[in-house]
Amino acid sequence: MRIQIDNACLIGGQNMLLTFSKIPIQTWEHIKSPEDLLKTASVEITKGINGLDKLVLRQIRGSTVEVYLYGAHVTSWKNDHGKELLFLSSKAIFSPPTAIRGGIPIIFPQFSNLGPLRSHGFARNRVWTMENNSHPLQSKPINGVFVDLLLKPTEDDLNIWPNRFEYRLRITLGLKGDLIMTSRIKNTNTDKKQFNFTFAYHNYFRVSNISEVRVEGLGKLDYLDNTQNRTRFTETRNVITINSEIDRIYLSTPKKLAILDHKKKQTISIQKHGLPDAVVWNPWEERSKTIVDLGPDDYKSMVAVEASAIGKPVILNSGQEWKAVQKLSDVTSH
Ligand SMILES: O=P(O)(O)OC[C@H]1O[C@H](O)[C@H](O)[C@@H](O)[C@@H]1O
Repeated sequence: MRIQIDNACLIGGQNMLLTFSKIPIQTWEHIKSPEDLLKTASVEITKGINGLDKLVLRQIRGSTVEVYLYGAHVTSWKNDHGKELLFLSSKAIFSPPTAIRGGIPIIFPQFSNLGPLRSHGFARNRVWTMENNSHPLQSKPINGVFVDLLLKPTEDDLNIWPNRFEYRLRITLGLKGDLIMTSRIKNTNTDKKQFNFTFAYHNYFRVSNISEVRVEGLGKLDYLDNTQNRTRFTETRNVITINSEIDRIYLSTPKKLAILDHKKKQTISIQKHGLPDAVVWNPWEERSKTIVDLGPDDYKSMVAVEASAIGKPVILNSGQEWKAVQKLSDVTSH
């Protein structure tokens, strides 16, 4: 089914719940030919690999985002030219309860093994629901097409992590192809119990070759080295280049980071709010061999730069809500 609403368009089954944004009138300036009229901003609900529910967001200039309800997992982000900006493993397993290798896993309520849960918590292993009429955000995405997803704990989840929460994730594809992810996590414990958690948007970026990559914004900062029992060091370089295994949690990082790919002549920026830390991870050759869903050469074409809150766990009182935003932009001059 295809529903036309103003000049935003929704495509999908009859009883589905979808949120949508209206495209304000000024976007008509981008319509220069009859073909452009067919390019409407849209959200499509469809089936992905292994029949898993998948959403496709499309913008009028051609950018797209694909999201699996399993994990609220963004698996693809393409710019206006159709170029893929995220890495997805050639061996990714699209079969619950295995998390999808690549794209943007949501790491909640526990980063790595920093707590009693399985590594990286359970949000990436749960099927999220789509939400209609979600709580209004303070600022509406301008010209963006978006979906609102929701995760609440099941009784099984409460057995392993005894805290009630409502996790609302808005995924927005901006007019210029920016990918904006807004997380709002509310403590809904009824017994006034506070909880704490660690969090990451585990962004896997696609790169031409890892040896071409520079990560900017982390120079001279302190980091915890995950390969050395999280010993604290201070980065000596201004710009991070990678030529062996790296697995670090950089602490108190700036609000803006950049990933430069010299060969692709591509720059991706990460702007983040409420996310002080940044993980940089590449398993390199040896460690890759221990990861079943990563191809032997995949490490060459990926770098994970993760906007996160790890160094100081987030503490939420009952009734309180935490908000964290990341905006990914392809700022390459095309
Ligand atoms: O294999 P996963 O559980 O998906 O974790 C993949 C990687 O995620 C993060 O980047 C951690 O810092 C790494 O230590 C971990 O190896």
